[in-house]
Amino acid sequence: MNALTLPDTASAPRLLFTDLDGSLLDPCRDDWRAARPWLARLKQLDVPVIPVTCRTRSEILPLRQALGLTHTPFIAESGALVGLPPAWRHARLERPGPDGLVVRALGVDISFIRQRLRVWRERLGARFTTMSEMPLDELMAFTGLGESDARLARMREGSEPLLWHGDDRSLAAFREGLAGDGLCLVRGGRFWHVTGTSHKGSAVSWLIERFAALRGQRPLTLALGDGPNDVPMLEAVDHAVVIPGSHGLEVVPQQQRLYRSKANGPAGWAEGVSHWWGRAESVRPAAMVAAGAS
Ligand SMILES: O=C(O)[C@@H](COP(=O)(O)O)O[C@H]1O[C@H](CO)[C@@H](O)[C@H](O)[C@H]1O
Repeated sequence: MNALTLPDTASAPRLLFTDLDGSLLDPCRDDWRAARPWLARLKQLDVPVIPVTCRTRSEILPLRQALGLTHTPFIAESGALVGLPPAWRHARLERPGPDGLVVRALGVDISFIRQRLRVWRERLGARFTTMSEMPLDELMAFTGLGESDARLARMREGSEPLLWHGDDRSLAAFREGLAGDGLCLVRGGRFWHVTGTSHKGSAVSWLIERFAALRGQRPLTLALGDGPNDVPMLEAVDHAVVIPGSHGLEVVPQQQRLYRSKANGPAGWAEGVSHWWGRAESVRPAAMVAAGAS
């Protein structure tokens, strides 16, 4: 739940957390033209724009290059993974891998999720198709992804998207079974996602704590999303924006400082950032010194 009192809005450093599909990105394709002026402004002001998505690490890496967000963290697979650039690391504790990246797993391993899915399919006769079981051409047709992007989407590490074919009652039994394993079932724009107990909200809170620990100052935070799985993220921040989705699902966060944009996709994203941070001259830089604290 968001704090009742805000950090000093005039002097606090700021962090922006954003869902991708249907929020910063157009719901049908990777297009963010309407958000570009704000992205450029936030970059100029050193305000980190942090993607928070169901997409995989493999999907995000090229996208954050294209978005110009290589110096900011990212949250992948519904909160299962957090990617940390140098300034966000504890220098002595977190050594980067060969690709220069530190990726912390906050959730559970994909092999455990897949093993439990096999068990529940057998025990309950649960009727679902996981993304990894979908033939590539079907996945491409269903999502609109090209072949190479569809392959990147299947490189799961800590969450499994699936299509549910059963009724609501069997879905409830399936959810209950997963909960007994310490797993969650959350609704994305197109898929259901099976994850560990880490979700978009807990991963956002983890990053806010990390920022405060390294900087010694609590940031002022804004999050934007369009789906039910964004709710915990929208509740974990100081200001939130719900962007209307094309999925028709309810998105009702317990958040006092909530704005619902009229436009959808990146235009709604820009509208939401303007609503809360429109007086851009008041936005304080949140730049972190490289190499982090030890
Ligand atoms: O469930 C979904 O609709 C999407 C997007 O979810 P979010 O907007 O990040 O909550 O996530 C899945 O499907 C995408 C393709 O449409 C894949 O790129 C993602 O890897 C997958 O998690």
